[in-house]
Amino acid sequence: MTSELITGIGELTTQDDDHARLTDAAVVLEAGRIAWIGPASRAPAADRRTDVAGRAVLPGWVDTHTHVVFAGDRSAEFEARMAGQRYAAGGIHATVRATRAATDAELTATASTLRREAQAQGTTFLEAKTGYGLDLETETRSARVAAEVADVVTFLGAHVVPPDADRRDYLDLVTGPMLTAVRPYVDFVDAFCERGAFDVDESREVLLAGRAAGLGLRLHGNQLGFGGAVALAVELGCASVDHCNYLTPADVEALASSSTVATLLPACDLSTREPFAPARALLDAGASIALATNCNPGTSYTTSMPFCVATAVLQMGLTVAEAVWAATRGAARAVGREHGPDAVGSLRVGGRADLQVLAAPSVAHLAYRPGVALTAAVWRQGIRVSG
Ligand SMILES: N=CN[C@@H](CCC(=O)O)C(=O)O
Ligand SMILES: [Zn+2]
Repeated sequence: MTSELITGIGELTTQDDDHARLTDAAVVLEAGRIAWIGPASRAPAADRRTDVAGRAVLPGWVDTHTHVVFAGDRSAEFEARMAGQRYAAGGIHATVRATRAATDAELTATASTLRREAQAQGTTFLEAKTGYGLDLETETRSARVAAEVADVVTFLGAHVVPPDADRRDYLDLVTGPMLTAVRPYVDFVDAFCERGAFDVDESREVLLAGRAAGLGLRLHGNQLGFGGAVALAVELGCASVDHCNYLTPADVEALASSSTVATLLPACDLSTREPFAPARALLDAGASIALATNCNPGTSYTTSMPFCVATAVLQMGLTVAEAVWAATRGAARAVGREHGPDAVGSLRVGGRADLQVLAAPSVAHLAYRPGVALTAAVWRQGIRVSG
């Protein structure tokens, strides 16, 4: 088995409990895993040697919220929004029409292109949701495509009620035959708990059906207004509640005293002109947060985790270290992959060799030089996949 020594690391962010940041460090990769971490001067020999000349190295980004299985374009809707129109969940139907009309090959091609685009910017772990099919056939096709392209898949049949469907019948479909059909491909169940989509009781029904089928739980909530989604996510012990733009002090408190991660989506907030989620208040209260792109054609058409990290620092009041944590280890927590043999989002001996080199001496440059392409190289499971 070939081993690779990455040496000359100016700043190594491990996100490991033992040694968070090292200077003048080295890492050895072998068989897709980290075999050794320590000072460059004590590094063992390896078959191959890569000197990164004082650059910063950190775990690959963990993007836990994307909707990359879709067809079509909604740039006109975006432009109208930038001219003052408010975002409403109804735009989803345009993507549903295009997605239903697309072939599996077309859906796979788009999702794979976006995955590669993300990877070139340092993303080594990607979640993808269904939710633009909204009928049994297209949700199943979407789940299959997502499972081919992504590391973890979420069933979002409860995105909105399709226009041609009766509400009760659709919920029965989502919690019954549709759930059964997608089950082989998915890991989590989700619902869009928002005005214009599903209410708290309907969302609870969907999540409980998913739980009974053995799925993990996550929830879209409090994106467009105050409501009961966060309380529901905490009540059910969801791994994550995503968006969280409108939180009451009680919501913040509930998250802080739970294991549910608040996944914040700053690129979406900019694209919908919604207020940013109260990241500072969440952290100060003791809640766990993650950052994700929410890559989708309606509200957040970006695959760039560096953009999300920079925005979180520059506009949401996070320190650089907090934002990088939220996009790596915090994100791993949001998909239940913080610990164990399949853990991601941190660099530790025995763990997955998912890491990136920045064209910069420090992670601070991610926000210090916003908008600049700083990803120099990426390794995923020990294989150099970019740079
Ligand atoms: N909020 C719900 N769903 C997606 C966007 C859906 C769309 O407008 O296409 C989101 O996470 O923002
Ligand atoms: Zn979403």
